[in-house]
Amino acid sequence: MQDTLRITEVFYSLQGETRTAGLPTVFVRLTGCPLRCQYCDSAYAFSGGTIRTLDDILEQVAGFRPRYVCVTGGEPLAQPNAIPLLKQLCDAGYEVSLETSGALDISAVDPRVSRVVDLKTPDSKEAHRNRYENIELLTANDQVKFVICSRDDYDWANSKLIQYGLDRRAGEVLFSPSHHDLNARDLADWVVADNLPVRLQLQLHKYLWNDEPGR
Ligand SMILES: C[S@@+](CC[C@H](N)C(=O)[O-])C[C@H]1O[C@@H](n2cnc3c(N)ncnc32)[C@H](O)[C@@H]1O
Ligand SMILES: Nc1nc2[nH]cc(C(=O)O)c2c(=O)[nH]1
Ligand code: SF4
Ligand SMILES: [Mg+2]
Repeated sequence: MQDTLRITEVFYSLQGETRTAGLPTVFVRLTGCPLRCQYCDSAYAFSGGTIRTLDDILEQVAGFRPRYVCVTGGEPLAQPNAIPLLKQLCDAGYEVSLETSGALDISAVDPRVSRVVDLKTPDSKEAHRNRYENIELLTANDQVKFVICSRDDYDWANSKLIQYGLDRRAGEVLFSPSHHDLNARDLADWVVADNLPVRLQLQLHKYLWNDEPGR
């Protein structure tokens, strides 16, 4: 029996988020997530999907001849075979990122992968799932992200930034407005007013293609 993963979609687009925003990237979206963030824009990946072998996924990725590959979901780390997939993508020579909720242990992820770890805010309704042990594992190759829904979420994110010195632990600290919940301009104004060492992140793909799956 070959190693398999349940996959919602594999597509080639411009990376809409994180430090590689704007760069052509292959996305591998794994099916299923143990969380239910209030704002989730990828709920279509909670169920369904297709069981595929790692070899089959790697072959499809190679067909796009990408430099960047992003493994997302759903929650990738909820499937044990996400770990070998990430390693094999690195071995194939791609620059690999992983989007993860921050609720699961990130320690087994290949160190060549840039781990994009969300800290779920109170307004996500999943903040109780945050696995704070992950913070000690972060390196300059990793990114920490807060999806912010309100001024209260912003103040909470700012307090975590200070409490854990996140800007010194991770290569990037990203503050992203929750699409539909918070005006990007308000968040931009708060970041400037408070002189925070964080990068405002807008979801480029939503400006370009609205909320279409597969873009
Ligand atoms: C759909 S999740 C999949 C990966 C993983 N489950 C996670 O939460 O990081 C990918 C990224 O999209 C973000 N996201 C989801 N819905 C969003 C929204 N409405 N506005 C902004 N970012 C959102 C998540 O916080 C996460 O950083
Ligand atoms: N273009 C594009 N960039 C993305 N970056 C992260 C995404 C995600 O859904 O995790 C995503 C996505 O769905 N589309
Ligand atoms: S953890 Fe990620 S995929 Fe799961 S509900 Fe939250 S944003 Fe959506
Ligand atoms: Mg998305």
